[in-house]
Parts: sequence; C-alpha cells; structure tokens
Amino acid sequence: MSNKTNVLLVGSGGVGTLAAYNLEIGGLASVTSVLRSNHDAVSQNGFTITSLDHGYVKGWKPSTIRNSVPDVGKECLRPFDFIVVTTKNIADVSPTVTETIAPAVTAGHTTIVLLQNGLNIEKPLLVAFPMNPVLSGVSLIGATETSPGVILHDDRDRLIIGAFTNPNLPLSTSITSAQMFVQLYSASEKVSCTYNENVGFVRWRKLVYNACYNSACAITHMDTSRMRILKYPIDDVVRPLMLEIVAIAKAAGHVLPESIVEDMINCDPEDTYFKPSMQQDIEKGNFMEFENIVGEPLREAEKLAVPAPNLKMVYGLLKILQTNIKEAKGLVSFPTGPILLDQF
Ligand SMILES: NC(=O)C1=CN([C@@H]2O[C@H](COP(=O)(O)OP(=O)(O)OC[C@H]3O[C@@H](n4cnc5c(N)ncnc54)[C@H](OP(=O)(O)O)[C@@H]3O)[C@@H](O)[C@H]2O)C=CC1
Ligand SMILES: CC(C)(CO)C(=O)C(=O)O
Repeated sequence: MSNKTNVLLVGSGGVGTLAAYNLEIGGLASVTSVLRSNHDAVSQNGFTITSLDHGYVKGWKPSTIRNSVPDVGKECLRPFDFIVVTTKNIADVSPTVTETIAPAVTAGHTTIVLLQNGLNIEKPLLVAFPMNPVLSGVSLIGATETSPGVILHDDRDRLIIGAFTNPNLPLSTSITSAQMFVQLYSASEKVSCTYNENVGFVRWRKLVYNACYNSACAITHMDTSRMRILKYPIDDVVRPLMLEIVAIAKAAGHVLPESIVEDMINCDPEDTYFKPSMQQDIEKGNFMEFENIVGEPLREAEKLAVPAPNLKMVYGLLKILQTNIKEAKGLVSFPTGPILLDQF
C-alpha cells in the first residue's frame, strides 16, 4: 500500500486539474480524480495542460481516474485523507456538493477541502459531516478547460488555505489538517500555497471581485476590460456593488482596506478582455454559482441591517437568468398553449 496521502479530487475542470497535477508532481499525494464530461477523452489521451506554472504537459493522468464518486464503504477502499472539491458550487441545484461527495467521506477521518468561490459554502458540509474538518481554499488562478481534457492555465496559481470553524472538533485538529494540506500542495515548489487563519477576511476580500464583476459581466455579457475602457459600467454598476460588499463585510467584522475597491476594479491586466467565471458559465448555458457569490452576502446584509439595494437587484436578475437555464435544461417548466395566453 502506498504511503502517500490518499486524495480524492471531485471536479476536474480548470482549477481541479491543475490542483490534481500540482499535488501529484509534489510527490506526497496519490490522487484519484472523478471525471464527468471529460472522462472518455482523458482515459484515451490523458490531459493536455498549457500552464504558466508547469509548462506544456501532454498525456498526463492522475494515479487513478473514475467516472463516479467512489463509495468507500461498499467498495472496501482505503479511506481518503483529503477530498478536494473543485466543482462549481451550485447550491440551488441537486446534487449539491454534500450529496455528491457523501459516499466517499469517512466520518472522523477525511478532511474536506472546498477549493471554490463564495460565502458560507462550508455550512451544509458541517451539518452533514459533523466530525470532519472542512477547509477553505481561496484560489487566485486563471484556469479553463477549453475542450474535454484540454486545460489552459494563464494566471499563476496562488492558493490560500484556512480552516473553517467546526464546533464539534478542537480548532487545533482542523488547523493541523490545513497545515498538512499546505505542505502537500507546496511540495511541487511551482506554486504559492499559504495558510491563513483569517478565513472570513480572505473570503470577503475575494467577494469584492466575484460578487460584483462576476455578476455584472454575467448579466450584461460584457468583459471586465470593456467595462474599464468605457468607465460608465464601473461607475454605474461595479463600484456601487463593491462598496456595498465592503460595507457588509465591515458589519460582519471584516474590515477590508480602503484601497480594495479600486484595486479589485483594476486587478485584471486591461488587455485580456477577461470574462469572469459566471459570465463564462452563462455563455455556455451552465448553471451559475450565484447563490454563494451573491445570495449569501445579500442574506448577511439583511441579517445585519446593512442597506444593499444594488446587490438585491443583481441577485434578482441572476435568479431570473438561472431559472432560464433551469428551464433550458428541463428542470422547470411552465404551462403552455391557449390557457396561458388567456391568462395574460
Ligand atoms: N477557473 C478559475 O480560474 C477559477 C475558479 N474558481 C472557483 O473554483 C471552482 C471550480 O471552478 P472551475 O475549475 O473554473 O470549474 P469548471 O467548470 O472548469 O470545472 C468544474 C468541473 O467539475 C465537474 N463536476 C461538476 N459536478 C460534478 C459531479 N457531481 N461529479 C463529478 N464532476 C463534477 C465538471 O464536470 P462537467 O464538465 O461534466 O460539468 C467540471 O469538470 C469554482 O467554485 C470557481 O468559482 C476560483 C478562482 C479561479
Ligand atoms: C477572477 C477569478 C478568475 C479569480 O482568480 C475568479 O474567481 C472568477 O472568475 O470567478
């Protein structure tokens, strides 16, 4: 039996494939990757990765690939030490993250690492798996699967790991797991992976970008460069949203530096015509992570009585757009025909 750390990776798109590759070349982890739409392409040809950190990699496969999440109990498998979740976190569509990973979690043993955007993403996992550490992974990376098994990685991998508070475990248990994961991820010596105990601060800081740019770009189908060149999309839409997120974060106890708004507005190189992930998702007809990225900060605002009228409007619009996607995928339907016409 291998003495490497046993890692299951669920969700091998842009972020997940880079994480699996980086963990394996570090030499301390053996990775089982769960693949879905790219399973056949990768089992035939491996991954092709063009990466700013790792160079050009052709035909690479993780130690094990699977087309479904393993059932550790039924299959009598060695328990996973870490499950790294790099799916999009679509809280309003089943199967949720909790439902997806449940068969692979060993109570009291497996550490769950959520390498995903958004706020309060740990809450359902702490309810479902009360005796397991859950870690926060905030990724600053640019990684996209351009066709099945082909990954373009064009902004350096900087990963910030921390431990979500699990009231059923000593904090030291979760912190030890977090530090172990940082060691595994840093072992490649190709990327930056740091431990940060202030998970809330790190997640609110990232939301200043994601809740505002992701939403504005998804709704308008305009990338961040065009918004900055035109200026009025920033003045009328993006900056007002960012100021609301900063105010909500402050009320929640996370005081972000004053410069954060202008820094986030200008953080992408202006010539990249960058589309944030939510815009890329809507343009592909995929579900958007809007509940965790916009809905959760909005619910925090309501709880803390912080006015957030812009965020509320944007949330409403994203919910409508998500319903359109659900309808296109057959998850919701409406009455059709003459009855409907008579009614309106
Ligand atoms: N991409 C980026 O540069 C950044 C992304 N993030 C965050 O990282 C997370 C991952 O994003 P990203 O890599 O872009 O996402 P992608 O859409 O590229 O990849 C998600 C992968 O998860 C797979 N998946 C989804 N559900 C399941 C399931 N139930 N079982 C198995 N596989 C599943 C998808 O498969 P399928 O193809 O079949 O749908 C896809 O391969 C998100 O939270 C995102 O917001 C954060 C910073 C930067
Ligand atoms: C901007 C980015 C790529 C941050 O790394 C991101 O988080 C997103 O597009 O959702």
